[in-house]
Amino acid sequence: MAEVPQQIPTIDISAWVNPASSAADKQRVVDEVHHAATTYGFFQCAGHGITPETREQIFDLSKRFFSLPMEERMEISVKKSLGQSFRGYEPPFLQNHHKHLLPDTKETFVVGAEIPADHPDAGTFLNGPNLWPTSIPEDDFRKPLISYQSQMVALGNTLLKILGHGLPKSWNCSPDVFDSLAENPAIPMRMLHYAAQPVHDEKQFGVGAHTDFGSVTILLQQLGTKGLEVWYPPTETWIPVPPKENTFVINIGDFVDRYTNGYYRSARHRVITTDKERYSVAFFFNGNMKLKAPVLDGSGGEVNLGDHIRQRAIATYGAAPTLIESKV
Ligand SMILES: O=C(O)CCC(=O)C(=O)O
Ligand SMILES: [Fe+2]
Repeated sequence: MAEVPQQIPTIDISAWVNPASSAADKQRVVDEVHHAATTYGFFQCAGHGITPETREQIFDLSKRFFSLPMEERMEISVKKSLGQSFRGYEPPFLQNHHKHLLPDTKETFVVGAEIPADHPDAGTFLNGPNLWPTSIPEDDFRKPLISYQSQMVALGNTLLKILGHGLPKSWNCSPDVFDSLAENPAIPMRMLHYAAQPVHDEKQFGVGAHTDFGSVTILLQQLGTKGLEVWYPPTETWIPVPPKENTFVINIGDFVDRYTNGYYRSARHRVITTDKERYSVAFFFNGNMKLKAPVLDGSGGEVNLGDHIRQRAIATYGAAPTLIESKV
């Protein structure tokens, strides 16, 4: 039996980002990310260039949002978002990953790419205008969140480039193969709040075990909290993924898993409840929803990102009584 890992790797990607780095240093980043993505599907990413002040600011905004009165949050409920755009506030107990579990305790504020209501795609799946709380001035909330979103898009692009360079040479694909996936990407960012659960219920999770639907997820965790765990099949154990100063948790989503025929792993993970409240921000770099492409290892078959994400959303929200059946 393989040894039980105590943690997932931490990888400093600064050598990749820095134009003055040597080819060998860049290759080391590619090799480390390759190892993490093929082994765990997860790693802690340092050297990403996003400042500690920005990270702090995002948590301040999140706390401010989730402290608004419930009526005000419900004024911008996802139910009120245009068509199937899925923007705005989702109250707790809405998403359910397994029939035998209770729905997730998390509450969420979802921000996506800013797509105006008169855009031809507005109202289609994941496309449309964001909903913003009216009581917080735009300069204090919308603007810093959109600035963070653009930093996340840049980091997502960087990660896809590194992953592209790590694909097996025998596949004969360009290291830029993920460029078309990164074009005009769907980028739902979920600000998450988990209320403290002083009484443990084994059927209750912050987020039940699941894999992420899209390409790459960039997760910001609040320091001093715990809850996130990733499944490691060789030892059949859950590895805790605690928050680490100045790092983001990066994980591979289903789409990159399917696109690479399982080479890069989309690993199951979950958030357990604790007696302390917790904030996190998950940025889902889903990718180009119009992408249809042959599987990269040449084994045949085609992937279709839009179809895949739509099906996963129906599967996990469908059990919730309201919202999604009518929307997806
Ligand atoms: O809050 C977290 O740590 C992870 C959340 C998560 O896995 C998700 O929203 O998909
Ligand atoms: Fe997740």
